[in-house]
Parts: sequence; structure tokens; C-alpha cells
Amino acid sequence: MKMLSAVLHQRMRPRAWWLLPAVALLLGGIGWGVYAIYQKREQRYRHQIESSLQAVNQLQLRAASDWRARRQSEAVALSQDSLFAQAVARWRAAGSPDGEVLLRERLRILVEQQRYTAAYLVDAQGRLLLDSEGVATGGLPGPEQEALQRALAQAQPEIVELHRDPSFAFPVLGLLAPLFDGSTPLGAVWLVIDARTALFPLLETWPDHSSTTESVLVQREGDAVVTLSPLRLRSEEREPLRLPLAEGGRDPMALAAEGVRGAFYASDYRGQDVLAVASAAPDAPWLLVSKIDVAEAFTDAQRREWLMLSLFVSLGLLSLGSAVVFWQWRAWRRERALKGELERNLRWLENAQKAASVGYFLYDAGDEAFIMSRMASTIFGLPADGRMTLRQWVSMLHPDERAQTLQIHGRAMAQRTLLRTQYRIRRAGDAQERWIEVWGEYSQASDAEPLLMTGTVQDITERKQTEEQLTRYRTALEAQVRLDPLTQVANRLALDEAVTHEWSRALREGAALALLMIDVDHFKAYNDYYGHVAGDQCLQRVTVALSSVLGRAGDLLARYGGEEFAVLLPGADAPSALSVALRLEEAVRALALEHRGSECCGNVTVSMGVASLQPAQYAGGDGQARAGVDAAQALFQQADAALYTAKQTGRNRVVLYGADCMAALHPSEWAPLTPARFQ
Ligand SMILES: Nc1nc2c(ncn2[C@@H]2O[C@H](COP(=O)(O)OP(=O)(O)OP(=O)(O)O)[C@@H](O)[C@H]2O)c(=O)[nH]1
Repeated sequence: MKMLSAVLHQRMRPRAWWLLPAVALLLGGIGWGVYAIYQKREQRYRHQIESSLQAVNQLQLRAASDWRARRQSEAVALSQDSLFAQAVARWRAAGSPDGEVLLRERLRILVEQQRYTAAYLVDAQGRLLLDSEGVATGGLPGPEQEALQRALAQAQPEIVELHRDPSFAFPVLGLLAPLFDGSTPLGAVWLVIDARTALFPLLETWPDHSSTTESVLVQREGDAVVTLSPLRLRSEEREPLRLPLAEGGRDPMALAAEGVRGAFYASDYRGQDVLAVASAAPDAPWLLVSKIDVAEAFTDAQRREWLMLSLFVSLGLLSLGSAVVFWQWRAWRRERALKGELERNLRWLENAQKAASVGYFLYDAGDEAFIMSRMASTIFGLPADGRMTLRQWVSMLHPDERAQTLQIHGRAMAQRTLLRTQYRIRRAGDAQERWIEVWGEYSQASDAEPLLMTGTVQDITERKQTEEQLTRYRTALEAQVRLDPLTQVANRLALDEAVTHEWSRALREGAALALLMIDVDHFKAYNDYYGHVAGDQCLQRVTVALSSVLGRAGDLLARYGGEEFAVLLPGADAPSALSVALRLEEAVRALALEHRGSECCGNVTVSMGVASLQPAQYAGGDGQARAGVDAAQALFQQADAALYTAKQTGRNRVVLYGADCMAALHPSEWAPLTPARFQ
């Protein structure tokens, strides 16, 4: 049953073929949507990063420009400090130590309070005169010397742009503030600035913590570019201060020096892809390039995007998963309910089958195998594993019915008609012969599906035996019904049926049919004289005597009622019938049964009326040949009329129906026979 149930489950399972493309379409749509959102967000984020970098760049550039402007203002103020210039002039003229102390104090203030790296007093030829410690020796380096001359000529402070000088271990910015005694040039104050300490704090300020953000101060010098960087990337190799443009390649500093402005993507001296922003200071030859590694800039964004994406995808998958789980759960619940119902039904079916001794089976024509319920297995005498091969089944069929059974099954399979058949099997195991009844129906869902037959099988052996017994009883009963219990010959019912049957046959064959009516004479007197028991015995003996005469097949002796008998002689014409009648009379006479009450003689005698007709020639009042019971009544009436005549004319005689019998008959029953009389 489990196996059967499993097969049914398998065949019941629905096939949701459309589900796969629908899910693929949905996932494709989600993927496309997510990609579009991702693209849009990436663009926006790129824009945000560029804007942020530009803002930082602008702030830092502003700070650097302000710092430069302040230095220039300070230099201008120094140049315009007439007291300081007079003190220099006095010290140069008198060389007093007090004057020197005063000047050194001023230079110390410049270094310590105004944060210059060094401050020198130089003469108009560029020789170093004093610094904050005391007398200085040596002269101005080349660029500073040139700046001094320009400053003195223009009476304006001059900046010596960013450069390296062997005298200093750091990149230097110089400022030369010219000094005049009236209109006489006295020299200048050379303010030395360590570009790192002065500018790096301005360039290192970033709003966010980052390991790759960097702002570089850039200054073009002919075919080279001078750079100043806080070198935040301390793990990297130090960037040279001076970079030939020819070697710049896609370096952001080189690109900026060549005129690229705004945000752009480049590859820096480390070979890293960077996002850079280049801006020019409005009143200086400085450019400020701010850059960040693309990898870092977008890592965050990408991380955020991925987070968003994974969140979105997770949500999508969660929803999809939930939908699938819900759908599966519903399907599972439905399947469980159906399974439960099916199992209940199958249990019920099994119980019903058990109660009715009916088994259920499924025949798979493709596998040539039966899958059977437990009851079906029991009926075929097989173990309850629920399987039987076609070969096993054929071998079980009773040899007498094997060919016919196979033919019936084959026809039902070919025509897909209902199958209902009964046949015998020799049951497996105990080899008992059993009758079974099979009801089945073939079905095939499609050409690709196997041809199946579902059906029931029932062991009907007991029913068959009962039927056979009943048939026997019925036959016996029917025989009893048509048998006279006293004489054990046919009774009137059997006679009537035989007459009707033989009449029809004679009519068909154009043959004659004769009927003899026999009555024991004065039987009442016999009973009265000898008693009823003796009367019964008398009737029995007469019967035996009459039976002994009738040997021809089809002749029938019947007890018509009381002491009256009838003999039906199919095919007998009048002479033949008379001949039989005489022999019958002779047989009774030969019994020589004593009958003291008889008025005829001292023995039992009989009177007989004989009638013979050819039904084909016999015509009724309408001139048509007749058949059936009513027509056959004519034969009875004629025989009866003849018997009546025999009784009336003295008994103990045989009378053939004829003219002298006609008075007893209706004119329409007259027969075309010649009347004759025998005594
Ligand atoms: N013993 C015995 N008597 C029977 C049986 N059937 C009918 N009888 C008797 O048979 C007698 C028939 O009498 P009736 O009909 O007057 O005829 P009958 O005395 O033979 O006179 P006829 O026929 O005119 O010669 C009746 O007394 C019936 O009781 C039977 O089965 N056994």
C-alpha cells in the first residue's frame, strides 16, 4: 500500500514549469535595478569626493597665500621701519657694541617671535653682517644675491622662492627686506624661512583622517617643477624637491605645472592612481596640488555601496527566501493535508478492501509490472511487497482460460475500454485454484507517459462455489417442481411446457404431434374398496407399466392430475399414436391389478383419448397457423374429447379424436383428421 501510495503521490505532484523562468526574470530585473542604482550612486559619490578634495585644496591654498602675504607685509614693515634703518646706519658708521646688541635683539625677535628660521643683516653687496647671535660672515647665496639687488633697486621686499641651498638642510624660502638711510641703500634683512616648518602645518590640515591624502606645494622653474610636500606618506621614498618635467609623465605635480587645473586623475611618483586637484595661488607662482589615492577615496564609497548593495540584496534574498519558504510551507502543509487525506482514504480503502476481500492494483505497461495493495498480494498468494511481474501473472493463469484472459486484457488495453473479467488462477505459494474477478481501466496521460491500468481484484472463489451450488439446487428444485411426487414422472406443469415447446417445434418442422389422455376407470371405487394407500400404489404401478412402453426420445409420460395421465408423442401421427395407445393399454392390462369395484371387469383398466395434429396444417378460426400455449390447447381439447367419448361409451377403451368426438369441441377446433375408433 505504501508503494502504491508513493506511486500515486509521484503522479499527483504538480509541475510548476513556469516558476524557473519567472524567478530568473525577477532576479534579472533586481540585478539590473541594483546595477543602475549602484552606477548612479558611484557617480554621485565620485562627485562628492572631488568636491571635498577641491574644498580642502582651496582652504589650504588660501592659508598658504595668507601666510605668504603676511610675510611680505612683515618684510614691508621692516623695510619701512626708519628707526631700525637709522640704528643700522649708526652701527655701521660707529660700530658701537650697544648698537650691535640692539640690532641683534631685533634679529632675535624676528627669529623667536615671528618664527623665522634665521635673520641676517646684510650689506648692500650681500655680505653677511650680523645675525641674532653675533657677527656673521660669508655672503648671500646666488638667488638671494639677485633678490637683494632687485629689492634695493625697487625699494621693495623680494621673495626668494622655494629652493634648496647647500647651507641649509631644508627647503628654503628667502625674504629680503631692503633698508635705506634716507635714499642711501644700507643693505637688507635676509629672513630665512624653513619651508617645512612654516608651510607644512598649513598643508597637513585635513578634515578626515586619511593615510593617502597629501597636499603639495608646486612651483614651476623652467623645465622642472619644484615641489614641497609634508610627506605624510612617510613609508614611501622621499619625493625629490625638484622634478624635471620630462620625467613627470602622469605625475599630478607635473600635470599641474603644465597647466592642468581642477580635479583630475593621475598616477603619482609611487605609481599609485590618484585623484588630484590643482589650484594656482592668485598672487604667487605657487600651485597647490591636493591628492588622494583613488583606492582609498573609493574604498569607503565602495564599502558603503557594497554595504548598501549587500543590504539590498540581503533584503531581496530575504524577501525571496521568505516568499519561497512561505510558498514551500504552504505547499508542504497542503501536501501534508493531501497526504493525510490520501493515507486516510487509502487506509479506508484498504479496510474496505479487506472487508470485501478486494485488492487494488496499478499495472504499468511500460514496466510490465503490477504494483499491488496488500490485499491484492494476498489474493495472488504473493508476499506483501506489492509487486508482481507480468510473467508471474501469466504463469498463474489457469491453462484452460489463459489464452482467453490474455485476449480480453489485450483488447481492453488496445481499445482503452473498461475491463471486467473473471478467471481462474493457480495461486502462488499454495497452488490453490481460485476464481478472481478483475475490474480495470486503462489510462495514458500522454504519449510520453506510460500506459497504466488501475483496477481492483477480488477473490470470488466462494461466490463461484455458492453459485454452482445454487445452480445445482435450482436444477434439482426445478426438477422437483416438474415432477409428480407420487409417481416420479412429469407433472402437469412439465407437460404444459413440453407441449408448448413441442408444438412450436412441430410447427417449425411441419411434423405431427400427438397427445394421449389416460384415465384409470372407476378409481374412486378402487379407493373406496382398497383404501387410499392401495390407490396410491395402484397409481404407481400403472405409471411403471405406462413408462415401460415409452422408450423413444422425446416421448413424455406425465401425471395430469388425480388418476389421469397424459402421454406426449412428438412426431406421431394418428396411426402411430393409436399404436402406442394400444400398447399402453395392453401394458396396464398386463398388470392384472385386481379391482373388485370396477364395473368393467375385475381388474384395473384405463380409458384413453388420442389426438394427433400437424400444427403447420392446423388452422384456427382466422385461417392462420397457430403457435404457443393457446394453440396447443386444441390438442388437449381433442384428446380430452376423445377420452370423454371413451368414458361415455363404456370405458376400458381407446378413442381417437374424430367426428363422434366433435360434439365436445367448438367448431373452430375441428381438425381435418378422419375420425376413427378402436375398441
Ligand atoms: N388413492 C388415490 N386416489 C386418488 C388420487 N387422486 C385422485 N384419486 C381419487 O380418484 C377418484 C376419481 O374418481 P372419479 O373422478 O369419480 O372417477 P372414477 O371413479 O375413476 O370414475 P371414472 O373416471 O368415470 O371411471 C377420486 O375418488 C379421487 O379421490 C391419488 O393420488 N391417490
